Amino acid sequence: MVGKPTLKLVSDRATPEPAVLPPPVLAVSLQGMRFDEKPVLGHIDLRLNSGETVALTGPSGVGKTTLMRIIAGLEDRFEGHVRRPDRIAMVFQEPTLMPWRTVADNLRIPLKLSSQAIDIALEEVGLEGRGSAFPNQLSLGQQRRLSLARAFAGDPDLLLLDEPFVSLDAELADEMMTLFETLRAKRNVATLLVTHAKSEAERLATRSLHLSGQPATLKPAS
Ligand SMILES: Nc1ncnc2c1ncn2[C@@H]1O[C@H](COP(=O)(O)OP(=O)(O)OP(=O)(O)O)[C@@H](O)[C@H]1O
Repeated sequence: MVGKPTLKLVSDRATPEPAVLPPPVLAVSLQGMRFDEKPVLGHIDLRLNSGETVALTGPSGVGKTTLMRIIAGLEDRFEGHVRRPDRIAMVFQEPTLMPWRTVADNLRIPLKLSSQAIDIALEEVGLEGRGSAFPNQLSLGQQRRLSLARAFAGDPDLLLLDEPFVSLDAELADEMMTLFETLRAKRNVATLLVTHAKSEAERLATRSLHLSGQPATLKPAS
């Protein structure tokens, strides 16, 4: 009895898998932004992928913080569209801690962390055993470390850093940057970092963008 012929597909070269890129963590498409009729931001397209750190530079007053606030969902006076992840953390120049709450509560209340997770977060930034202290009992450097701990402890997909290392002496700035690098290495977070310091951008960022003009637009930094 003759069996049914079988069809065998033979290929002499490996067929490449189609490249499927994951969607960006953040997609910003702005047509413009005005404050009281004054145009501040112009046409801006910005995409951030998981795991990359993008530095955002530009002269004072150009609109960097305004762009960060739009991205964070804190500003809605703009034309355009922002697709952002649910888990976003922000770190500002000054540590925004609740002074009337303990160190542990500063992590527990906004992030709803367990005691064990709080201990781990504090240990990561060298503040183990300081959970019952109040923020004003910490040094400035420790307060900044707590701010970074809080930002990372929520396991954000997007981290917005607005000049977090400014006005620190060189040694403390270096310590904070090293800490940031250590925390970042354990996660796949996308980071947008506003900075005036070229050395900071060169050290921490995978690429740099420059905001300039009036209304301001984005270009790759030279
Ligand atoms: N709430 C507001 N109402 C009106 N104008 C504002 C408001 N916030 C910012 N501006 C104006 O928008 C412009 C951009 O301000 P923004 O704080 O975004 O600049 P920046 O680039 O972050 O500056 P810097 O580097 O000095 O922090 C400035 O001219 C500022 O005066």
